[in-house]
Amino acid sequence: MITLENVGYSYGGGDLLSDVSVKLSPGSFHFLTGPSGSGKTTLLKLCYGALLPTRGRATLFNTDLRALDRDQMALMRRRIGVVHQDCRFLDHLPLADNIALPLTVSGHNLADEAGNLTELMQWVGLAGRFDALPPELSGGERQRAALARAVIMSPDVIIADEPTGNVDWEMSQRLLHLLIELNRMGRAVLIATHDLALIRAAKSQVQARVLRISNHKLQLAGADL
Ligand SMILES: Nc1ncnc2c1ncn2[C@@H]1O[C@H](COP(=O)(O)OP(=O)(O)OP(=O)(O)O)[C@@H](O)[C@H]1O
Repeated sequence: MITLENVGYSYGGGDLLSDVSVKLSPGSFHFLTGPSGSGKTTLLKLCYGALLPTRGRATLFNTDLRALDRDQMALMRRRIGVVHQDCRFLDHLPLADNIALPLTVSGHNLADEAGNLTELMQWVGLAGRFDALPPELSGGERQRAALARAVIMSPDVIIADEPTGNVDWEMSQRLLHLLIELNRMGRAVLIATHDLALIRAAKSQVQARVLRISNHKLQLAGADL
């Protein structure tokens, strides 16, 4: 569904990423790890089309990223749910409206989607928080709300940047469980994380490949992880 072939990326200085190849197939589960500043967020952005490769080829759903115009790109992006590192909510909007924002933006009638929204908020354990404003939420609630918003359009691929940052172990296990559930429904999942304990916990539950950025290159991590 998403393929990077021999991709390189530079923000203008030297190469941040070089000769990166990766393929996210339906039902696949990948972790992406590497030191701070090694380019994990950048690689995720290349995967969801927020950045164009400096070299090489990025293909989303069989279409070369460079061949897409803005409208086509917007359609492709609906098939990818992204959980951003900083969650990014609109602070003046109640939580349910924040989670439903991708539906609103794409022209859905919210009244028709009320059942789905309720179900989704129950699934992430936020059923009682419909009217809460984002600044009132705990770190774990924010992370779960960000996940709910990422999946509300039923995307084929879920890309999450440090989805368990700033939460305790129990909450990170809960978030991991939700991501594994989505994967078992056939979604491709790609998670960037520093948390090696999380990766180990996941590997006992799901067949996950662990990719590591090291010296600008992407490598398959050893079985020791
Ligand atoms: N828009 C930008 N313009 C210029 N440099 C950038 C930009 N975004 C990121 N960088 C630089 O690229 C490098 C990699 O950043 P990136 O966020 O991809 O790393 P990361 O591995 O996700 O880091 P972390 O684990 O700390 O979140 C960093 O040195 C960062 O300062």
